[in-house]
Amino acid sequence: MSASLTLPAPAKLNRMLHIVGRRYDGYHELQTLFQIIDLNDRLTLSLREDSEIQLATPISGVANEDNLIVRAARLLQRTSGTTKGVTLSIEKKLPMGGGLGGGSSNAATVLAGLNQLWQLGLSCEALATLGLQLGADVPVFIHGHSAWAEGIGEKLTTVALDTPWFVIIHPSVSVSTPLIFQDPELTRDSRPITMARALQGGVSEWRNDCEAIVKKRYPLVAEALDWLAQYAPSRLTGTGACLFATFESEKDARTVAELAGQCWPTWVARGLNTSPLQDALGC
Ligand SMILES: C[C@@](CO)(OP(=O)(O)O)[C@H](O)COP(=O)(O)OP(=O)(O)OC[C@H]1O[C@@H](n2ccc(N)nc2=O)[C@H](O)[C@@H]1O
Ligand SMILES: Nc1ncnc2c1ncn2[C@@H]1O[C@H](COP(=O)(O)OP(=O)(O)O)[C@@H](O)[C@H]1O
Repeated sequence: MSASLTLPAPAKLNRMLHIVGRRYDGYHELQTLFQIIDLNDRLTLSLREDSEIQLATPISGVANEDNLIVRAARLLQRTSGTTKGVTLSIEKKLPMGGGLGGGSSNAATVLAGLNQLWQLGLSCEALATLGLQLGADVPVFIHGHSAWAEGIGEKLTTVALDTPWFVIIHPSVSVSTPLIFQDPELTRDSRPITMARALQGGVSEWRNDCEAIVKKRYPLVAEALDWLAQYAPSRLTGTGACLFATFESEKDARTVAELAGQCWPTWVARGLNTSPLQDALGC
């Protein structure tokens, strides 16, 4: 086996997101459709002779000890009892704290990649359960498919979604996930729906229960969303700040992206139903 692995860590969008309750520990019960998209960070994991865990490419603004890449590796080393080590490096493209799940995806790629590199033989369920300790979005990236998610995002059912083109923009503000979930005005009593009902809804009916609060607290998000919605159905992903508009054709997406790019960091991405991490490693 090769002593080094280079693997993608893709982003996700929440095509719809309902908040249906709040748990005793303060976490919120969600119903959401996660879609993996073809926008990736890339991680390289190289086996070491010693048992150190080293991050060769620190991320500006995130202390190495807090970095989900390092935390995932440490968690797996501790729970598996392995004496093997790793040097990790990342080519970071995904904006941080944007609702694209980049940090969680990095953690999932490290868990799945090290499971192989360290020859641990853990099941995907075991990796997803471990990952949940690092973030509510980690299990879907281990799962590796577009999914209907319930609970806090860990009860996953694979679904096949349409695979449109998205224009994704990042209004230049940072939205705090805990702050949005603490807001007294947040809708947290949406009526639970079935997965079949959610899938029937489609772009015209899908909504994100966090959107109203995020727009109210962050006027720059409201302004960017109003602008984007002129061109195509548009909404917030997760707790933001990223927004996405849905297009059937790549050409239309690129035309709008060119305009958006004059005001905000902008990406064009295609919806996927299987993650490139899943393609690379299987589950
Ligand atoms: C809401 C979602 C939807 O995808 O949005 P984004 O963070 O991607 O925007 C995620 O589930 C977020 O997942 P993640 O970012 O991993 O959240 P965590 O680190 O686990 O939690 C950050 C904080 O958000 C709150 N939180 C998070 C998830 C949840 N279901 N209920 C909550 O109340 C908690 O206060 C928690 O302390
Ligand atoms: N490897 C990492 N990549 C991105 N963010 C990280 C990482 N490690 C820790 N973080 C922290 O996690 C927070 C959430 O990151 P991210 O998952 O990218 O966003 P979101 O949860 O909004 O989709 C960031 O603001 C950052 O402080």
